[in-house]
Amino acid sequence: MLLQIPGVLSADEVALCRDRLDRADWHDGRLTAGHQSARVKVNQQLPETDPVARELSELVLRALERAPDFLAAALPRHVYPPLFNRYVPGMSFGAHVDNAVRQVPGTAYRLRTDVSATLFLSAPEDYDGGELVVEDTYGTHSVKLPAGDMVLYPATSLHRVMPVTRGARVAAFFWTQSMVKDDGERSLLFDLDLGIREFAKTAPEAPAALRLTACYHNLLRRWAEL
Ligand SMILES: O=C(O)CCC(=O)C(=O)O
Ligand SMILES: [Fe+2]
Repeated sequence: MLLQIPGVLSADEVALCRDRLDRADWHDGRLTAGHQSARVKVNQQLPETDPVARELSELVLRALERAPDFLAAALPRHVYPPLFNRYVPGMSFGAHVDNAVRQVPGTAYRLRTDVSATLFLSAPEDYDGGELVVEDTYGTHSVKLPAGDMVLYPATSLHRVMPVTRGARVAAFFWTQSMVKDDGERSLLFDLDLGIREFAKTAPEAPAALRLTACYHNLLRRWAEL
């Protein structure tokens, strides 16, 4: 499932992030790349230990906690502390697949990457190129969103970032280990959840609403790993 979630960060939060990031100490993104992706990765990143990265990572984590569509779609068990990247003219990230397992920095904890996310921090009119292109079983999707909006996509998918030819594309990106590792099962639960929410608006007292809610929880009980 590829899902766009608008307004994860408010305009004020985006402005605060940009204020810090525009003055930050950017490093070569290859430092954190895996073997295959290092060959196609040409961007900049903030080191995980950078105080700006730590502050903004916390800000994004707090925002995710109050983003109902993120919680419903990703069914998060663990969220990797968000990282920050930047592409200026001449930079791009060729087709790659994200590492399946990542160690959370500064801990012994390893997280399985089920859901990948990009949270856009540049307005689309401020740069050319820089589309995130995701391939899934339904074809190729090109994503470029307003600042503050986020896209979720299966970490199993091949994806790339098109070359930036003007301006700067700044974003936060991270991975989530989901309670439900299978993308098909997770999508089904999200669809059912949306349907129940729609139903509850029009007929909250209907016995069918209760029955569908029970189905949701019983499927989640079947599939969730904690
Ligand atoms: O910049 C993006 O939107 C995606 C970055 C990415 O795919 C990665 O770092 O693995
Ligand atoms: Fe990636």
